[in-house]
Amino acid sequence: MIVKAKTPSRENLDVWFLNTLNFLQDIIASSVDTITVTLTWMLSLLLNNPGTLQKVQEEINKHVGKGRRVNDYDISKLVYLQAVVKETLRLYPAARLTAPREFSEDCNVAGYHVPKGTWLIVNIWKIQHDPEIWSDPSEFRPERFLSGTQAHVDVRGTNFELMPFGAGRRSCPGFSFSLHMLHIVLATLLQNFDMSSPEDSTIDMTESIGINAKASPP
Ligand code: HEM
Repeated sequence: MIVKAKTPSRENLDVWFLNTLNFLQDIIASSVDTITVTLTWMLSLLLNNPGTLQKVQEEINKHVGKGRRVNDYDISKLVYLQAVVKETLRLYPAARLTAPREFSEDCNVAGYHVPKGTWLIVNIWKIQHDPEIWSDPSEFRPERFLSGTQAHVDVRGTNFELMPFGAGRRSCPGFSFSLHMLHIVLATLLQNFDMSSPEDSTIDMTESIGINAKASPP
């Protein structure tokens, strides 16, 4: 559709077409995999933690009920569900690393001299599993976001201990859409379905190797 609507002059077609194609490819690659991967981890975590699953369903029942479909306005009341989304993004950030950055000038970071031209890649996964920041970092504990010192920690790039979407000017432009989708899809699924794994077996949470944190194929 975009190609038809804005066809440029013949001499610019190649560059223009390739740019458009690459842009669309970027958007599709960065959006489809990330949200589906996160939803898969979230459902797997809940199936392996039936107590938590039940608590989220009870919260939806209490604030929304069964008489109508859960909607965007309900999400602010579903604080436990929000904590489940945060904890999933902490344990399984869909992108484990940020994109590379190059220092444009000499800098001093926490006492370390960083010369101009140095490349920096932030290891999001590592920070979000750091035992000096998170108690029992490998445990799925949404409650950590409900009370105590980490209750205020947010995923939007203002708290550097939790930044599944990166931080700063080049952080993920899809974060708002992603958070919206993760909350509403999870709430809708849990409002309408009772879920369990086949024969109540434990889901294998082994992670695959790569930039995107996917589950290892069975
Ligand atoms: C759970 C969902 C998602 C997660 C966890 C996620 C995470 C990230 C992270 C960590 C980065 C690198 C940020 C940095 O380098 O500081 C990024 C970049 C990006 N994301 Fe997402 N993302 C998600 C969904 C999406 C969606 C839905 C879209 C598009 C609709 C999208 C589009 C992009 C683009 C275009 C970039 C590159 C930005 C740039 O380099 O300026 N992402 N994302």
